[in-house]
Amino acid sequence: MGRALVWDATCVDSLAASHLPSTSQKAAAAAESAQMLKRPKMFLLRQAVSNARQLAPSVRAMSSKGPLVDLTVDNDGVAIMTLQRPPVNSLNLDLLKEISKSLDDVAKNKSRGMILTSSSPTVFSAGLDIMEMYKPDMKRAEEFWTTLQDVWFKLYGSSFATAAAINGHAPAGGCLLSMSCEYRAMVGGKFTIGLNETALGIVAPKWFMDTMCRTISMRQAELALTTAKMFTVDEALKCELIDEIATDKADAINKCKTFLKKFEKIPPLARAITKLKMREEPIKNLQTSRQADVQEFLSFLKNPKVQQSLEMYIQALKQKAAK
Ligand SMILES: CCCC/C=C\CC(=O)SCCNC(=O)CCNC(=O)[C@H](O)C(C)(C)COP(=O)(O)OP(=O)(O)OC[C@H]1O[C@@H](n2cnc3c(N)ncnc32)[C@H](O)[C@@H]1OP(=O)(O)O
Repeated sequence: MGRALVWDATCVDSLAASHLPSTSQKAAAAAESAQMLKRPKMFLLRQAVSNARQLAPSVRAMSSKGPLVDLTVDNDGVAIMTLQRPPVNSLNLDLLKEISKSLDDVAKNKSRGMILTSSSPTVFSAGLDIMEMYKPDMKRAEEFWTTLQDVWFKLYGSSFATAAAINGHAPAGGCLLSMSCEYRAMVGGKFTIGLNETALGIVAPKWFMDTMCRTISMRQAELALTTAKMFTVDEALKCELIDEIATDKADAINKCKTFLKKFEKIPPLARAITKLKMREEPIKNLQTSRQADVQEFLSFLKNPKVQQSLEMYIQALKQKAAK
């Protein structure tokens, strides 16, 4: 007897009234949306397979371990994803690709949850690598932005539970990564966190703004975005940009683990579907405007005023670093 080759297939009617607005804008939008809805089910199936295998608990490296991202699973089955691109974990195309792949690995490896952190003692992530935006090769810039979108879809819309152990500064893209997780514990001290794009003469895309508006109040977000506010750790706690202050990185990771433990008694499918329904709107918005968002980014980069602002910002950073 042969074995079934197709065991769970979904056919979407891309001309259905509910799909027409998205499919008329973007090819395969209906399929993408169906895939999104199917993730929780797959997540549960993977977990069942994982339990059946009864993997011996041990600290182990996953296959995707690479130089820019370290991915391990601890004894509790929690994946720890560590960004390690010195000096400041700025998100260039290579790092984004590795994060994207590592997120796929976490999903495949049925971990209980994932904690995002950094190998630097002072910087969680300096945000997007400005050199990817300054006088860029447009083809690479397009791939860069598409990969950033992918990372956000995978992190913000993950079926697995996520938390960020923010062990240093988290400006702009660094803040976005942490806000895309479900919980944030930040190490106290002189670190800052926030979306400071306007200070660079650039505008945070709508999905960055949406992510912030779903983390802190709309009022606080508008003030923070327009003034390029970088929150101190105490200020971030007060407006709930972070959930807890930690004494050091180990404490931040422990606090994230305590958060993830809350889900031990919650049926995983119910948790995952609830999360995805809560996050559905901004995800759908970017899915339907994905191409336009790429084009907007590219036209920003072509704007001489933006390039001038970036040049001045790079010079200021270099002067500060040289001191
Ligand atoms: C339409 C476009 C939308 C774009 C959306 C998002 C935009 C972004 O994410 S833009 C990135 C915004 N990020 C920042 O503004 C952070 C800038 N960096 C800092 O403030 C500090 O570096 C930081 C507080 C993170 C760490 O401070 P230090 O530990 O003191 O390090 P240095 O400042 O000395 O930096 C060391 C080294 O790294 C270079 N650097 C820093 N940040 C970036 C970056 N984002 N991209 C590229 N390179 C960066 C810095 O210039 C130094 O380089 P060298 O002089 O060559 O050593």
